[in-house]
Amino acid sequence: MFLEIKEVIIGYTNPLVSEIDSSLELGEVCLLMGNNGIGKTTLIKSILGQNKLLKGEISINGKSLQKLNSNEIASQIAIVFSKAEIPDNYTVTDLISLGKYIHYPYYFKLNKTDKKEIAEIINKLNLSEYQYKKLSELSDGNLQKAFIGRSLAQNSPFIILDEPTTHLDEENKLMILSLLRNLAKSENKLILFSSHDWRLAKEFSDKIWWIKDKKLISGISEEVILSNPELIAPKILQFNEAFHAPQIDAPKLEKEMMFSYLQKNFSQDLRKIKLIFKNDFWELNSEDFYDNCHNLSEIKQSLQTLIKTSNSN
Ligand SMILES: Nc1ncnc2c1ncn2[C@@H]1O[C@H](COP(=O)(O)OP(=O)(O)OP(=O)(O)O)[C@@H](O)[C@H]1O
Repeated sequence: MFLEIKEVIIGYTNPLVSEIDSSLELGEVCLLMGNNGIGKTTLIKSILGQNKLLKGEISINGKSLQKLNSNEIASQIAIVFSKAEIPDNYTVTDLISLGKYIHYPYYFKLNKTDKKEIAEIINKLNLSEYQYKKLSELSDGNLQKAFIGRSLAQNSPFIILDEPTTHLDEENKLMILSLLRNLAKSENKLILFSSHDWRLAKEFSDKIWWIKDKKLISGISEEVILSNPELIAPKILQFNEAFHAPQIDAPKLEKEMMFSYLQKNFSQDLRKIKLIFKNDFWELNSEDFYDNCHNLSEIKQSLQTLIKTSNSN
């Protein structure tokens, strides 16, 4: 296994996540997820050797992290932080070239082979038309690609990305996630990335690492999801306390949408009312009221009439 984590506890003065036992292999894509502030970045920093472990051992390519110096770690792991500073006046080529300086002193001039490799990376990322563009002039998607390019120039077998899709629209998210998956599969890289977009991200990851209740749940993506149904169950959020939902007899999705619509539009107790989904209409029932509605607006109107009548009685 390329990355092995054994009985690790991470944190600062106090433990943040305990019982971390997991391993990842080259060629795999792993999604790291968990609520805000739960310890994802801390875990990434611990794998990079920037945060001291409170307990346990992490090894990279068979060597204990504690025995590797920062250059040796950089030759194994490249990191892409989402909140990375954009160097002023840098072009795409400048940024990607920076990846090479992990291996050289800053005054070193890149040789022919390096330059050829950088051109190939730019080509592979479809950034050729932007290679001399300033970073500040790039779209968010292309900027993210350029940062990924820098990590590729580093030539490390393991790439970690902290929320690589955060500022991206759906199309660019898909593009970046497909790119990461292709890199893992065609170049045998190990890719670990954190994301809150787990519904989208799971399609692209082989494994999931999920920090929950101060522990790390890890495994094959589909197995982790199957054994934790809360991950896929639609979450009905009750934010309107005066509202009590009617009985809703409908498939999951229709039920969730109906709940959400009613909660936004009513602040009453509707528990005596029953709504039944009938494919092309909704049946609305209460003690002495019956109606058929074909869409949400009709339901709203019908409920308003019903509430008015019962208030005036
Ligand atoms: N240097 C530090 N010293 C002490 N506590 C810290 C330090 N850095 C972060 N923390 C705390 O550790 C906890 C986890 O932070 P971390 O950044 O790892 O979470 P995260 O899961 O990456 O969050 P997010 O999704 O919001 O980025 C937070 O409560 C944070 O305040």
